[in-house]
Amino acid sequence: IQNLFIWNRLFLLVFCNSTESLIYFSLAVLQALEDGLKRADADPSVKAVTICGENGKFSAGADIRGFSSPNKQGLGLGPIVSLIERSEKPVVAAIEGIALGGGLEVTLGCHYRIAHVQARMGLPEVTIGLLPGAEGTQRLPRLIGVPAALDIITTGRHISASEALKLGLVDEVVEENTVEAAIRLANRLIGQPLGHRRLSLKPVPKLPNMEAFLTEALVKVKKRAQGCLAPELCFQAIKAATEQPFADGVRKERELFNILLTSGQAKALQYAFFAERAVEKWTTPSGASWKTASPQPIRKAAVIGLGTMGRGIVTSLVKAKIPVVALEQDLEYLNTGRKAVMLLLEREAMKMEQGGQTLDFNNPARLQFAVDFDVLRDVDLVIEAVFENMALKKEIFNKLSRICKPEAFLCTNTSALNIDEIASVTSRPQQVIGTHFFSPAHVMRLLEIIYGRHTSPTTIATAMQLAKVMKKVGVVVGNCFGFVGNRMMFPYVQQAVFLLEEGSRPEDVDQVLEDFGFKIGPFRMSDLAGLDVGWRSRKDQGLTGPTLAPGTSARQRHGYRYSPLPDLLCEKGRFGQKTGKGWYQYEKAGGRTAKPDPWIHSFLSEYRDTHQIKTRFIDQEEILERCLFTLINEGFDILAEGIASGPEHLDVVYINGYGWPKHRGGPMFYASTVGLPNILAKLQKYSEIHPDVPQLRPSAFLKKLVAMGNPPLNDWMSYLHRQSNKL
Ligand SMILES: CCCCCC/C=C/CC(=O)SCCNC(=O)CCNC(=O)[C@H](O)C(C)(C)COP(=O)(O)OP(=O)(O)OC[C@H]1O[C@@H](n2cnc3c(N)ncnc32)[C@H](O)[C@@H]1OP(=O)(O)O
Repeated sequence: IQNLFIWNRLFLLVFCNSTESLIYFSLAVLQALEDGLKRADADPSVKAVTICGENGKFSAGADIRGFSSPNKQGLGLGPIVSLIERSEKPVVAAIEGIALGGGLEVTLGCHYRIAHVQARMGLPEVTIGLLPGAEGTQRLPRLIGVPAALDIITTGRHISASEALKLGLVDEVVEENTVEAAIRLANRLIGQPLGHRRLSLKPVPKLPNMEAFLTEALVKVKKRAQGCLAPELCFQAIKAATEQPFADGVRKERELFNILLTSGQAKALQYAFFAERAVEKWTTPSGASWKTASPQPIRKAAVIGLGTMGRGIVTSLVKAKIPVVALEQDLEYLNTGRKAVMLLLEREAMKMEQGGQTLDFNNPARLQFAVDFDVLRDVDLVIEAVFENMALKKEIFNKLSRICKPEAFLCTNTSALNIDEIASVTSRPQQVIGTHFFSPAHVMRLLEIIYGRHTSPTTIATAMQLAKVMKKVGVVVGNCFGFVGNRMMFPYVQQAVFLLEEGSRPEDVDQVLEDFGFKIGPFRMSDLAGLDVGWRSRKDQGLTGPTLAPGTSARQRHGYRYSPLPDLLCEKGRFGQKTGKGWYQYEKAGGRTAKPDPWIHSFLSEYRDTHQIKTRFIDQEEILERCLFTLINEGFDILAEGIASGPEHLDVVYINGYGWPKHRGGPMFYASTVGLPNILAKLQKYSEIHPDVPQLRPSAFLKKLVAMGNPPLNDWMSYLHRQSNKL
């Protein structure tokens, strides 16, 4: 190392209590980087420079928390990257582990880049509502061309070392010690010209049809962004690189960065980043947490039921490399299920191959299909995913309790049923837990993990660990009807239907909520999921169907307002997409393109006539407020009951399972931005107009927070006198 100046120990932050270290920039690191560069430049004995991280990780970029601190950081890195680039001595980046955000931008200032074969790189700023603000939007297109730079910057995706090599982002990929390889290269470069390696001096590679390409790309970026500002501003910065000299492009980048930095969206997305990590550190009201419980190893799992949910769950387990037995009630169902699972796995294998990975699922030791419960004797964990029917689930759990080894965990995939009741038929209620997957289960990231009265901390820890291995976001919640997600969804959907009774059309309501940022509005969602699902549940609850007491008022249940509209549609066989008709009409049964249906419009007006409801115009504000504020109101009740241990839990559930726009941070974060006094005032107003709708009555916890002066979201839980779990 005689003639080389090596920077390590610069980017270091020890996290967790492990020996690993994750490295992100602080002001001190930036200062050290600048000082080191200047010293290297001034010292004639230094002939070349290698920049590396410590402990096998290059850098995770800027400290995200710093972006919301009053002393905003982030703009200081660009000049340092330029300083690196201007160096007369060759500078080589040795990329190990990760080089993300500002970390990757540092490497773009270097004259050469070497990456370890397992390194991952990316510019994920867009995912936290920003753009690469250290000249990255100007250098990357010059290095790898506009299409690839646009893809990497507007999606924020991580790329592997081999992809980076193909794109020309790195010069070499090594399997051995990256720093040593970088030093060897730096040695070879001493005295060689560097001008052609300075990206700021290079032109952006031309495309024959740049203008047309950019026009088309912008349409795609906007469509994918669904109201999120950062991808479009990333695009604008890259476009500037194609139109302006480097220095002007940098000025434009800075201007756009500042717009994003001060936008509410960046705050929301950064909140969501930390919220997701906060829910990993679960706790229960009785004090159980990772500190008090260790997950048990799952060497073999089983899934019972190969319907839509079961198929996705099997696929997720196979992808997580957990050997799995898939069980069905008879050979006919088993064969149908097997075909469907194999198809899903083939598609997943193809996707993985594109990323250079393989998926082994044709091995019976990895995936086995059976109809006999006896094969479950040696499994460590079972996930039951049969029909949502309490009697059936209890029958299965009773059988499992007798057949499975005593230490096996028993999970039920349910969206609303009582975990305690299911556990009550087993001899091991401490090992029974709810695992609510979301459809399609091999795609959706959310896993609601529901502990019952007797569920042990070890069982919770094991389910959380399983979520992690399956690359899902596990959120631990308490047991109540609908848990967190569906419980908050009920009043939202209920309001949407009430709005139809009063004068809206399904497409009006959906449009308002889609403009807000939801992927699909409540009626499109209901058509997709199938209206019959809710109908069955309402029949089971005695709200409709043959068990309904004769003489029950059509629009009231238990003294409160009820809308029979969804039941009436089901009675007419309108189950949504599957029957080609629901709240919308479709091109055919199973069709996906929703078209407003004149039949529904006249059906609604006849309904209003029958029930003497005067049709009125309902504006967008009322649609939004009634749907969202009742959902949020339920969230406050959930927090007050101790069903979830913080507002982040509710937000993570909604972002990952219900299509809530991430750039609005989740319902509870959104509530904090609207202001709790505003939400309270609106709920009070609507509740006075609709006194027969209890969901509009403001939650006591919301009222309390307003009375306490509308404290910030982080402090909400400290205002709560903990109550025990509702059930
Ligand atoms: C002085 C100013 C310089 C300005 C430079 C110019 C501007 C540059 C823009 C940026 O660089 S923005 C940041 C871009 N980087 C990212 O977005 C990376 C975010 N992190 C990740 O994607 C992941 O954490 C990871 C790096 C891939 C590691 O994943 P892993 O699953 O291994 O660990 P996690 O549980 O996610 O994280 C562990 C721990 O570390 C915290 N953390 C991670 N990255 C950052 C970060 N960039 N800033 C602050 N904190 C970070 C994370 O919150 C976890 O903390 P916990 O307390 O243990 O939960």
